[in-house]
Amino acid sequence: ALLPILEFPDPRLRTVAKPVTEVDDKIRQLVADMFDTMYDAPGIGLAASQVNVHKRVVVIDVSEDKSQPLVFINPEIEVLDPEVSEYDEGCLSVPGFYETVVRPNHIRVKALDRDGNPFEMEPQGLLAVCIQHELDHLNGKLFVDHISPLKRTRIRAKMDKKHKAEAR
Ligand SMILES: O=C(O)C[C@@H](Cc1ccccc1)C(=O)SCC(=O)c1ccccc1
Ligand SMILES: [Zn+2]
Repeated sequence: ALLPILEFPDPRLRTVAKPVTEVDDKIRQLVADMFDTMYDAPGIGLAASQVNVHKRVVVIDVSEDKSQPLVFINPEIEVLDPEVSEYDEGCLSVPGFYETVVRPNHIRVKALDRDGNPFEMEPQGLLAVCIQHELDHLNGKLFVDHISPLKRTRIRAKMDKKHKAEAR
């Protein structure tokens, strides 16, 4: 099912998500709904926080043809070396804006999969960027928190205007 995506500056996006205690069918239904929502948007990632479910669940698929769906439950990131890289990030909660964000590019991710089994990976490139972007969501952070206050203020003003026009 498609779930509504919260949009900046909605304060609920600032909630810190809670760890999943048991990977059960309810969580698996949430994962399925998150994939439906992500592919429909379209996007390459989605954190449960964005659909107002404050649990540490992330779905990602950076493939061109929806062939690499990944689930990260209770993800943890370790920075393996200080080298960083830049990427023009977008966000389904800040639609229409893309800004350059600097992030470490060599990380290890540990998480549970959709069956509750622990796994780890050292993602490269866009997958490494996306995982860090999604983990920010679980911690109540948005990519606009990584850009200048002036740019954030301008984006907030444009989003507020958009929401006022929609409310009419
Ligand atoms: O808000 C989100 O978490 C989704 C976001 C993930 C992301 C994109 C780029 C860098 C880091 C994280 C998006 O998917 S925005 C949309 C987007 O980037 C995209 C959409 C369609 C095809 C390819 C990319
Ligand atoms: Zn986002």
